[in-house]
Amino acid sequence: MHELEWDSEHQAIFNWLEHPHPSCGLICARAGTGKTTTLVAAYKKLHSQGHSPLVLTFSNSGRDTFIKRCRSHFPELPPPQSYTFDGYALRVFAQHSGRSRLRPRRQRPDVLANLIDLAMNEAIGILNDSLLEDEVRIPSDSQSLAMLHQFIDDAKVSLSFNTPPFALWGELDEEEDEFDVDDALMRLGLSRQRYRLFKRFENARERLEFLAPGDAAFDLLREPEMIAKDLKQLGIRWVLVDEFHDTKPVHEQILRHMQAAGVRMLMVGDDAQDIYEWRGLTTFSAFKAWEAQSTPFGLSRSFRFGRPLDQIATRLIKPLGSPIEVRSKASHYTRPKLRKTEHEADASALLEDWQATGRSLSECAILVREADASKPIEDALFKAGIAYRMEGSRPYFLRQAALLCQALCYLASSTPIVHDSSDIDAFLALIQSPAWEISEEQISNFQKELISTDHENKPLYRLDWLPDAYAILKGLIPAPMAHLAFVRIKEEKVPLAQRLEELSEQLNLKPLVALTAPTARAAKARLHLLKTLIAELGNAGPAAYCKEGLKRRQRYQQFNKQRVVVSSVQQAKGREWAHVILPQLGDWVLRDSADAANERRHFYVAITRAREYLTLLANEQSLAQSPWLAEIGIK
Ligand SMILES: Nc1ncnc2c1ncn2[C@@H]1O[C@H](COP(=O)(O)OP(=O)(O)OP(=O)(O)O)[C@@H](O)[C@H]1O
Repeated sequence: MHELEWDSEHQAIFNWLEHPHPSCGLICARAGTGKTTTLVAAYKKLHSQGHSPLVLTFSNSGRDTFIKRCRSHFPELPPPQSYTFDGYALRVFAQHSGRSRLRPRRQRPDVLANLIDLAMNEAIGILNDSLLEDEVRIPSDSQSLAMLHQFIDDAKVSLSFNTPPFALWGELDEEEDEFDVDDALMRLGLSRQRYRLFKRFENARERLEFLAPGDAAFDLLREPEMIAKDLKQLGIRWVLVDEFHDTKPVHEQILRHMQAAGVRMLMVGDDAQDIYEWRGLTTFSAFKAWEAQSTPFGLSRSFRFGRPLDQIATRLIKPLGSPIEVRSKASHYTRPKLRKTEHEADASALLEDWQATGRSLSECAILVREADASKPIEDALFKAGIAYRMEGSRPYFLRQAALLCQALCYLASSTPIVHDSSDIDAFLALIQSPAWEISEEQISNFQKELISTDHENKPLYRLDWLPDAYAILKGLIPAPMAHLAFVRIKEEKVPLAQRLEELSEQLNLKPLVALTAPTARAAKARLHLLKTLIAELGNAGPAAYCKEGLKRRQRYQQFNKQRVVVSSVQQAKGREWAHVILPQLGDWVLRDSADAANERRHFYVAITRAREYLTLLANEQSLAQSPWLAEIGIK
């Protein structure tokens, strides 16, 4: 680990720690300027003064980064008490009420219903306020809420999948596509007002999904006295907050309660890195909420990357309106290189060159805009035999869409193909399709039969029981199975690709895949993945497809430690690599649109992860769609 340098900006912060007036310090600074590192140093200083600060972050990866930095820079320090806001809330409940308040949403949706209703009520309030006088207001009783949840689900499914242009609703621009919208609305029997409601509620729902991992924090706010009790009991006088730009209203309220309990705070963030804004019905800036009552600090130069990347980043975020520039302190250059190539998903040649210079693959990362769009990149790496590691998500062949295709293989082949535990996951993924209408209890019974645990609590997969499970499934749902029988009888006559297409419609797989996606954009990427995999299965046939899948799974497990990271930009926040590669440039849409600011922030986060090299891979088409590259100075 390199030596840390402290200059006058750092000294000002360290001095303030000794005499904190006002009692809240706020550092707003750009990427790589050492925000996390400074917070770690603050932790050390406070520790040496006899304090035991509480460290709060928004994400698990943020918490892990803080702990790792502490360990590497100051190995003599005891590990910090570091939590995400939710983790903290859960700990408080466990500590003070002897009960763990919440389980993850997927397992216990019933427990969270009231919290979701609370958030939905808030969304309804905002929506009602924005309606015109003659538009119908929505009451907030429980029956209306239940209806609204249902309405959103139905509308999302029908609008998203049945009728164009809603198949593209994530990109739909109402003004431009007015004709198409009217046409589609008429065919769906929906009024324009209902469409607008749908769009607004969809936003509300995305916000709820966003709150889902924030449910525990939400719950804590209903018993805020526990916060003061906890801080007092632990003797906490200082709270350090990393990733402050991601602080959402629910977290901010927790901080307010901490402040009211007399705690001092130091918070660090970069307002240009707020890439979760799209999830909010209203934009919320934690910086704005706190700036009036905080001592402001700055860190003006990035240690991470050199020129001209800092200038490019400044040009990129300029339209966002924040006056802080990105400036570099590093003595090396970090010059973005644009590589024109036909196969813009294929980074293998670059990585081979990198290894040929004696450097390790683990110093490189390939960042994608959406985790679900990683298939072409993974395919290219596999083909070239380059070891990689997905970070923050599973490789595509273990994601839900691929598991569903695995189950389709089983259904579409005359002899059952069962290879490994992922076939059980595939079965479990399939039976959750709305088409089967299997109760939670039946699903859990299947699960218990298929996965038990040994004496050390490790999972035991009953592969031998899987054919029986499919047989029971057939008995449970006669109607779709009649279709399956039909599919098998007609096996010779109807091409496999067509049968699979029918089967996936019959089993309602598209809504299943899309409804679990956190955003419209992710839903589209997931549907595209499902479609691609079904086409591959249709071309290869079940036996070859399964064999290929098994090979990939085995290879992935065998890859050694020296691996290039493949990650979504969201998961890469707070991280850095010597060489960052951005393939598939067409996925980064910075043209003027409703989402332009959000897209700029995503691209800013991505390019500022690079220490020494940044390479963009693009083909002719992507370049034609990316006139903004010239605007920011990447050639
Ligand atoms: N005071 C310092 N002296 C030397 N190197 C530093 C110092 N502060 C940070 N660095 C180095 O600069 C890089 C970026 O630091 P850090 O991750 O703390 O920045 P950050 O502002 O939190 O970045 P981001 O906003 O992108 O997450 C790291 O490699 C870190 O070791």
